[in-house]
Amino acid sequence: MSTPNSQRETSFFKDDQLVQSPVSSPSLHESPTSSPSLSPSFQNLKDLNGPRLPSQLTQNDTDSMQAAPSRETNVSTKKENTTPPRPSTSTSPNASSLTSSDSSPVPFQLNPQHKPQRMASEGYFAMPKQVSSLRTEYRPASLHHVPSFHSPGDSTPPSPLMLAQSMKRKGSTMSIPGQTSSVYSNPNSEGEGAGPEEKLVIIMVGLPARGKSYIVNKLVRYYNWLQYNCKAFNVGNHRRKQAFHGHDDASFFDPSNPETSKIREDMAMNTLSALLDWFENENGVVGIFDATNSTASRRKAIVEHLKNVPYVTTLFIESVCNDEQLIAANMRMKLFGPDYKNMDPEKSLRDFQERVRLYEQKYEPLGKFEEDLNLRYIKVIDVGKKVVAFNIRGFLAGQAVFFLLNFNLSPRQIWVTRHGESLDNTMGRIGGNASLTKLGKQYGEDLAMFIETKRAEFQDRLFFDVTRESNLMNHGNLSFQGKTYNSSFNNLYSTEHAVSTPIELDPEDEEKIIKPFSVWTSMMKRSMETAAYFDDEQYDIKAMRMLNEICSGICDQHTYEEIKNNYPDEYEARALDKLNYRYPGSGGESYLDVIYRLQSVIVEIERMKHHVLVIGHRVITRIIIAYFLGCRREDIAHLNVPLHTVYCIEPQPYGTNFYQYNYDPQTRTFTRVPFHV
Ligand SMILES: Nc1ncnc2c1ncn2[C@@H]1O[C@H](COP(=O)(O)OP(=O)(O)OP(=O)(O)O)[C@@H](O)[C@H]1O
Ligand SMILES: O=P(O)(O)OC[C@H]1O[C@](O)(CO)[C@@H](O)[C@@H]1O
Repeated sequence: MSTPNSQRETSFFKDDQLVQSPVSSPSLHESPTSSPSLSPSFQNLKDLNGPRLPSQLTQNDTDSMQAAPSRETNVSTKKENTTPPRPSTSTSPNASSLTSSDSSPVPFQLNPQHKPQRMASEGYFAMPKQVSSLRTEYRPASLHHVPSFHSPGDSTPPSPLMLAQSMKRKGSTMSIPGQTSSVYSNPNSEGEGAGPEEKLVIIMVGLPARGKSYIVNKLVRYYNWLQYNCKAFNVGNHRRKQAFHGHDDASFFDPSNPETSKIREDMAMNTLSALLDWFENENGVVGIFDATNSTASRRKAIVEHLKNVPYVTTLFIESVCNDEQLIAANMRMKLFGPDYKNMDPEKSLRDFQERVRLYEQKYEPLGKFEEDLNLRYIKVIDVGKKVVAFNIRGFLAGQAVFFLLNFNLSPRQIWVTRHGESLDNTMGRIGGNASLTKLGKQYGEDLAMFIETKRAEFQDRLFFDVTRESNLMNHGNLSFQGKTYNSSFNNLYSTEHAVSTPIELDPEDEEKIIKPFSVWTSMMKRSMETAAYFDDEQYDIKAMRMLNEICSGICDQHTYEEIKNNYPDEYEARALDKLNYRYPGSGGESYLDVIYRLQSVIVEIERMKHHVLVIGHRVITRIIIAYFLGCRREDIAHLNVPLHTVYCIEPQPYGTNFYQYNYDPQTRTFTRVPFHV
């Protein structure tokens, strides 16, 4: 193993060259423990001893909290007679705990004397009932969170007139990550006097099998991770629920059939209405209308349907694919989808090809119609090899462009782990910049060997995936990069001594198999020391400040017990809303602050086509895994991510595979365990 590398903060991004993504054919080797298409519920992962959230409080607790004023304004609410929820205790060995040592779960208790104080320095925001007076920056997710601009202590709600007047007075500012001032900043504002936070309707456009739903699923995950309430409304799902004879074959999509065309138009508009209802009833912020929307007349009807809806802006996203090989691969994927499940594959493929042909007859790409109406749109061509953006305005629409410039389909592995055990971990102290213990160093050394092994295994899988279609179907052994493979593909083995035929691959195929491997650490000793055992000839090792652990401000280097005793208000305030709670003191952060600090890391991981290992911290690991899991907001800060555990994330054409490996310091081995999806 190499000697520890000298680490220095490096510039994070290389020049972003948009390159065509290689064709990805699903790798059907190692079966994941998770359903690749479903974001896991991860109830098992939840921090069972963690802070009790409002949603976890018992009726009795909630009743006692009802004692607070009926409508939370922005003044501190003395929790009169609040009987704190009973500490949750758990004997489950897997239950994570609030101690940082992760060795012995400590039941979490709210301090009964706590009376959270409103912090003068923070903005005043209407808050959900239980967290009304937390020290926090709260970013309303929808119109329903309105600012209250009257003096502290005034518990009467603002009148509509007051509200309207106060809004006129307030200039609109971009709702940018980590913003701490404006409540109703309008993410799509284009100047003074904009209304309250606007909503964005994203309308997908594209022929079947162009990746629309794939893009939609990634955008939904990305916006929700950024804490913008986002949901997809797929017309195909709506249709399948109403399929008259269980299945709609290609004729249903014939544009020359007036009856089925009417049915399809009605279904599309009904789905769009469901999206608007969601805006209204569930505080939606970004609604994605997922359909082919393949004609200007359809898109005109959509614009008409939306034009009288207040505060709604639109963004069309078209996925165009000229790569015949990718289209053919996509069509093959469709045979596993809901339209053709358990049906004859050959017949299904022909039917789907006929459906595409019927759509192609009338297909009108985004262009003059939308530009004449000044409608915002993005064209994604060949998975981002080329992107055309027209009249993009507003923060939320800009986020879509930023994301769509940076995703790809290339099979690779994303590894995430915390640093090895540090001296502070052994003492239960948070934050700090301690070095590793002997055990922590051992973990780092063994981690390097484990990743090396998994890297080689994945390369073997890629070799078979990439060469499966080529001339390798002859019988005999093959040698590639010094390894010999059994070309029968029925099992994955390589032997140094078998007689083999050297195989030469073209550079494009070779690039798909031999992938670089990045190792990213924070600038904290415990993280960089864990990476010290990776060979910097074989791994691109980078240290970056944005991966630093959450800053706990005045609580830095404290144990949770000391925080509970020295800062009981803070302790309870954080327990009630770890996501939004920001530690007081210089540099103090909330989970939300760290989410926005990690935004560019997430987008870079999405952009990369090669492997990466992030050696982070507890909060960093939670937030990265939460992104790929598509976690619910209230769960992000409670994922159970103990020390000496490695997570592997493999993006798939439909969904994501997750693997988990636990380290055994006695045997110095890593064992794959169920990811608890
Ligand atoms: N930008 C893209 N261009 C082409 N193919 C893509 C793109 N993004 C993802 N894909 C691939 O397209 C395949 C099919 O994607 P998806 O099901 O989302 O198509 P679709 O356009 O929604 O089809 P349909 O309209 O029939 O629902 C996915 O398996 C994915 O690997
Ligand atoms: O958000 P939680 O559950 O307090 O965990 C974050 C803490 O975990 C640690 O990384 C390990 O103790 C601390 O440095 C950090 O403050």
